[in-house]
Amino acid sequence: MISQYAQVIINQPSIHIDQYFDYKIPTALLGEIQEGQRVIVPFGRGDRTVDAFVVGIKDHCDIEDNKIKEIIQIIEEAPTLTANQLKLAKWIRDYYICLHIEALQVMIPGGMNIVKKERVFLNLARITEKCIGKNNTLESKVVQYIQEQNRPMDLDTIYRTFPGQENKRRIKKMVRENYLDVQEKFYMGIREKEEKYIMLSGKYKSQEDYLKEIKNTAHKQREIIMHLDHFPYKLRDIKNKLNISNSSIESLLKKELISITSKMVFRNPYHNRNFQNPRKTLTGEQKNIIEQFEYLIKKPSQKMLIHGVTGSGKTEIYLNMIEKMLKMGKQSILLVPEISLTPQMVERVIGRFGEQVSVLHSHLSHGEKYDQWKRIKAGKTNIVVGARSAIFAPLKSLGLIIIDEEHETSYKSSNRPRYHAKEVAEKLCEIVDCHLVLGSATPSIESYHSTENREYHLLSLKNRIDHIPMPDITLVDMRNELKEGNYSILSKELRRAIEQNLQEKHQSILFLNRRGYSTFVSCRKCGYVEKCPKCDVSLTYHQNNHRLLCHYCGYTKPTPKICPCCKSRKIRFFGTGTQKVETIIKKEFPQARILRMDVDTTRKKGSHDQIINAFKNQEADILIGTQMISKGLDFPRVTLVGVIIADTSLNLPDFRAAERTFQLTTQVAGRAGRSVLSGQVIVQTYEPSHYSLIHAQQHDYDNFYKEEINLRREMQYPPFKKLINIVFTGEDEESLIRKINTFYLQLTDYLREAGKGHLINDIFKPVPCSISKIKNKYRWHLIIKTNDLLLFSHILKKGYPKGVEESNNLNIAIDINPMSII
Ligand SMILES: Nc1ncnc2c1ncn2[C@@H]1O[C@H](COP(=O)(O)OP(=O)(O)OP(=O)(O)O)[C@@H](O)[C@H]1O
Ligand SMILES: [Zn+2]
Ligand SMILES: [Zn+2]
Repeated sequence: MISQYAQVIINQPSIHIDQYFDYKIPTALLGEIQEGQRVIVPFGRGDRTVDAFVVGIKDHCDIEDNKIKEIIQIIEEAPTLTANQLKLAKWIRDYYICLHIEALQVMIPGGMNIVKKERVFLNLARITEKCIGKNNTLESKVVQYIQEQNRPMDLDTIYRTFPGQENKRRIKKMVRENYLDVQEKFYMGIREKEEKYIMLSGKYKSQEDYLKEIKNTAHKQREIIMHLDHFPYKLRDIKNKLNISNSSIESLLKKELISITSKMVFRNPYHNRNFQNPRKTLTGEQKNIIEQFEYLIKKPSQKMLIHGVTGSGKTEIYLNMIEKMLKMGKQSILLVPEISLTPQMVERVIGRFGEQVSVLHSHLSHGEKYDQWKRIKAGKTNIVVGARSAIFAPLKSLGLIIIDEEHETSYKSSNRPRYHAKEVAEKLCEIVDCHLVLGSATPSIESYHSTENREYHLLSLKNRIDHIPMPDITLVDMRNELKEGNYSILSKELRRAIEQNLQEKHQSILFLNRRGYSTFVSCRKCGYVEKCPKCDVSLTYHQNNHRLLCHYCGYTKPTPKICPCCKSRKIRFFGTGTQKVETIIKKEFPQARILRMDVDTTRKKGSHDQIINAFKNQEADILIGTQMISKGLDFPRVTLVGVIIADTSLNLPDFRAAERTFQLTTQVAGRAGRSVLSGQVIVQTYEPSHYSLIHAQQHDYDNFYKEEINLRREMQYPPFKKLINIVFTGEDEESLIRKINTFYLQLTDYLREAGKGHLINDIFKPVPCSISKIKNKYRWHLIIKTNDLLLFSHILKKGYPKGVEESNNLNIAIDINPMSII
């Protein structure tokens, strides 16, 4: 028997309709409706219609047959989402606590949304002069207007033509009383791009025979025929060239002298680019990893972590793995951080695999993204390279997911659903039985920990290609500079190195981490930073009451005026921007050609690539930038990397501060000396004895990890316990505080009543976020640190606590496994 009912999720992001709705499949559509398809259904009051995703098909349903509504129409024949994607969406919904529709929408490119248009027609049978009234009423004007237009009109256009609330009310009344008929039309926000082609129809062999059918006076038609043959030409070109009208074309079509065909055009952002990347002979270490890979993938769903120092040739390994997959008839996804999607990575992949590659990232237009997606869906692509959301690429026989620079925070989405591409990839591997490879020179503590408990296989590359030595890293103690009377942001050492590099015509990179900027307080003489005694994170300075606050647990104390450690008065906030660094460098080295790369200089589309290319072509001597320049770049002539101040990341009020500092320092240092020209790195800091800097200086990930994992264990931070960060944002701080406190109390009450009182200690009391106000909106949060993530997400998922709901003036963001808590 053919199933008669469909379960759908309505495409409207509202908590009130976040559930399955059953619809009857009309006889005409029996056997046609499939899971993953998008359909139009009647929904809510009146004759309103909306689009929805079919997520299930079933044989019976509890609603009585005379009460159940029917599906109206199918939007696309082929299901938009696959069965596996539907499974994945359910998991995302439950794990990250979001609406089901949000979990479905995240899997398709933006712009594929369904748009509803309401077409208006005159109901001539009903419109008589009498009922429309005198000539000058609004009603008669509307009728006249529609008659004059002589084409289908959108309801919105009519509202716009007759603006004002009162007019709108009266037009609506005309619809209600059937003077106007409204037909709804649904279509996708993105259109396919078509190109029309024109050629002789094939009716005759020679042009003369065609011309015999055209009158001598029809000059234009004759001209067209004379320009055509039996090969297709772009209609657009012919039209422009001969300056012809549609009517000539139509006459020729009527006489069957020409034929017009259209072809879908693939909007390809990389067309006309000729990349080359010949295969390299693998080094011993690379070969070794490929052999292990080949052995491991004989077993189902394997997970691997490649820990390879900077410049060790990880990309070449990825390309080899992808090639192995192709030989097995399997497809691959290669995820890279958004920012490394500069030509370098794309060039290497397309250069090796050409047409088989699709690229997905946020700089593509909606149309380009959609075309890529369609190509993937149609099975024309075997490799997808992309940023975070490319994990949802609809490949049919996915065999391998690779995540490059897996430690990068950009793999975590900051909008709902707040998913992490690595966690989604792990789940996907389970669902479709494919393999997962993570790669990094500085693996996240969590990922490395999973190699210790054997969840992941560890594959290592200990040397750079050609055994090029790792660059020398010098830590410069800025406290000494101060003692010697140097108040500049450049130490003597860094200044000297830049100068020398300029003379030798080598390139330099100056790096400045701007995150967490100016929120911590430190002593410039001794480097002392105030930390929370209970949480071991830096205290944050709050301007409104001049106090220091731990935004994990709420511990607070007044801001000291003199350093508690060395009694100096030089205790102050921190802060230098890239622009300021640029000004200073320009002044000190007027002869240097400087490029700056930060959010300000990369706003325009393509500017990122432009700066990178200019630097690559040696059009500049010094590149100044933020984390954007810290990774992935491979410039042979860069021999000096300077870190202006390492402490900004060291003192982030976040338990991952040390990890971030180690990663950033290692990654930026990794940009230096990648060729035979050897490299030097100078890191300026007030805390040169910090373990993250010492280990980075010694290129010693293993010992950094050992020290860090012990701290995590001691403080019970991830991976030992999981975190949930719940952020309340709103303009009215008082009501915000009231609501988050209610939330907290209800949560603890619930646990007590459920007999889980011992878990109450897992919830920290609400406190202001370390960035306590953004764009006039106050931010408070509540952190849960627990072994029982599932229980908590279950409680939160149930919409508990009750009565604390999002509204216009209150936003509640629940972040499972947050990447940063500021
Ligand atoms: N087998 C090989 N033979 C010769 N050159 C190679 C080989 N493998 C890689 N290379 C080259 O070595 C350089 C460094 O490789 P790659 O950029 O892949 O390093 P990486 O490990 O990804 O470094 P990072 O983590 O710093 O991005 C590149 O220029 C690459 O073309
Ligand atoms: Zn001090
Ligand atoms: Zn604390």
